Amino acid sequence: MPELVFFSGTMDCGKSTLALQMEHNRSARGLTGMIFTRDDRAGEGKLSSRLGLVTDAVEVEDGTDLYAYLVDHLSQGGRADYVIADEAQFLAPDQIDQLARVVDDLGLDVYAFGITTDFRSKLFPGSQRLVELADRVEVLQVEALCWCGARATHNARTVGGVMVVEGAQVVVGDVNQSPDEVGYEVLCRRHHRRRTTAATARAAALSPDVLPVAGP
Ligand SMILES: Nc1ncnc2c1ncn2[C@@H]1O[C@H](COP(=O)(O)OP(=O)(O)O)[C@@H](O)[C@H]1O
Ligand SMILES: Cc1cn([C@H]2C[C@H](O)[C@@H](COP(=O)(O)O)O2)c(=O)[nH]c1=O
Repeated sequence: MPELVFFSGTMDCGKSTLALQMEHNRSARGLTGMIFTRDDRAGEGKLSSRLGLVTDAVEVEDGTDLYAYLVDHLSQGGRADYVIADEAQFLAPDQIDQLARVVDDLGLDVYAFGITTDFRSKLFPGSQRLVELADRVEVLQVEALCWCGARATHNARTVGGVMVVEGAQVVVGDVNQSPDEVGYEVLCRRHHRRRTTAATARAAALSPDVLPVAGP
């Protein structure tokens, strides 16, 4: 039976790498995938991994009907044995419904990859719809770690290394950005709630006010 599977996790946990591995292994067995993405850091029409792997993809835009796109592709003699949708958090809920229709009416497996919650720990609309409709939600095994060593479960947005909680939900970016850029950092829930990033933790630890030992 074909399935809609949502592979999820924090930023930087290996989602795009897994998508590329799945395409590679299926291609080795003669299977052709239809790959959708939106706002990949590598640019329009690309699915990329921090490992340096990249492949061409169909760039999804506002209003793209993913079901109709596939029907047109197949009707014109194109091939699609399965579907990959990366950066699925950026898809609209209606587009997730279209992916579910691809599974139910076209009989294709659809593998969606994306983060679940934004920098304020709120669900992206697309991710929420995937949780509502997916046959399976798989949390990736490779664990991104908080600066404290705990498993990272949440995504923080940072400016100058300091966590921010105001701003647009969608800001394309990466982890380990230079201090003068808007960046992201994965944190455990405890430190996300406390808004304590690696930089602010380090600053606090160096402060004479909190050193555990008495001064000179
Ligand atoms: N130089 C490296 N050597 C080994 N693994 C790396 C390296 N750089 C990145 N990675 C792995 O790639 C993962 C991020 O992969 P990626 O697919 O880009 O994540 P996501 O799509 O979830 O943001 C990291 O968690 C890490 O395991
Ligand atoms: C938390 C958060 C992230 N984003 C953006 C930042 C990246 O461009 C992608 C996630 O990519 P990854 O391959 O999982 O690293 O999402 C955003 O726009 N808003 C957010 O709140």
